[in-house]
Amino acid sequence: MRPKVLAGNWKMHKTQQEAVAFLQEFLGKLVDTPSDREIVLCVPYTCLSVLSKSLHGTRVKLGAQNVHWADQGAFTGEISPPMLVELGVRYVIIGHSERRQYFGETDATVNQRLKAAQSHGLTPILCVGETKAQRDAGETENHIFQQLALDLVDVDQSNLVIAYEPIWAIGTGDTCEETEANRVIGLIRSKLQNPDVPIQYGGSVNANNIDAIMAQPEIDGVLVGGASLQPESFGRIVNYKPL
Ligand SMILES: O=C[C@H](O)COP(=O)(O)O
Repeated sequence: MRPKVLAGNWKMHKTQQEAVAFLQEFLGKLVDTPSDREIVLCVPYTCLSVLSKSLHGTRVKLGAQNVHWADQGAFTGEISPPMLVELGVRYVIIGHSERRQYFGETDATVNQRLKAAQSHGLTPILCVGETKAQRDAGETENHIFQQLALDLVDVDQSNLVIAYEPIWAIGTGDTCEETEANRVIGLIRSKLQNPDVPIQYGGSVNANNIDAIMAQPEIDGVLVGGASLQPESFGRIVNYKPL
């Protein structure tokens, strides 16, 4: 049985004070959450230290939103794997489409980041997905297969989560039909050496569509942006009800 991984990606939202206030309310919503679910909060670097302390002794795992491949060095603005490990970080998002689109991440640097994260015991959440133009041109499968082929070179598939995030569904309210997300995720799985890699769906997941998404057999969890910012909506997401 593949684990269910429900991760929030706060992107560039929340000060430390706001993060602590979120957590106080959110933890209260986990009292009856089934134990088969892994709950992760991927927060801004500036919130890691305070949340590391606040999450101690809870079931919520701490995640970051990117990591450099070197342990240290002259890389202004970057954060290394040992820096994350020291703060109790367990997961790290790598290759999010916003990093690829706005900050020049390539499949080659994504691959380097994945291997470095794993070599320090971090579990990467690798994001892949197509643009609207690629989907309209019938290029979805080829694009994703190419991302996987380049990103996963020499990557350990026993310590990996993949998130299928169609770019046109991110932050738009235009959620990918759950059966279509299930289809693409099945295709992603067919390209993996390890069929037990948990594969998430991401893109306008919310409290209203989570039950239908999680009812799909290939979908092992979700990567949630906007709806992870409020304790109420993210609480409902982690407490999804299997249909
Ligand atoms: O990492 C999360 C995704 O980019 C989805 O964001 P969203 O839930 O706001 O659409």
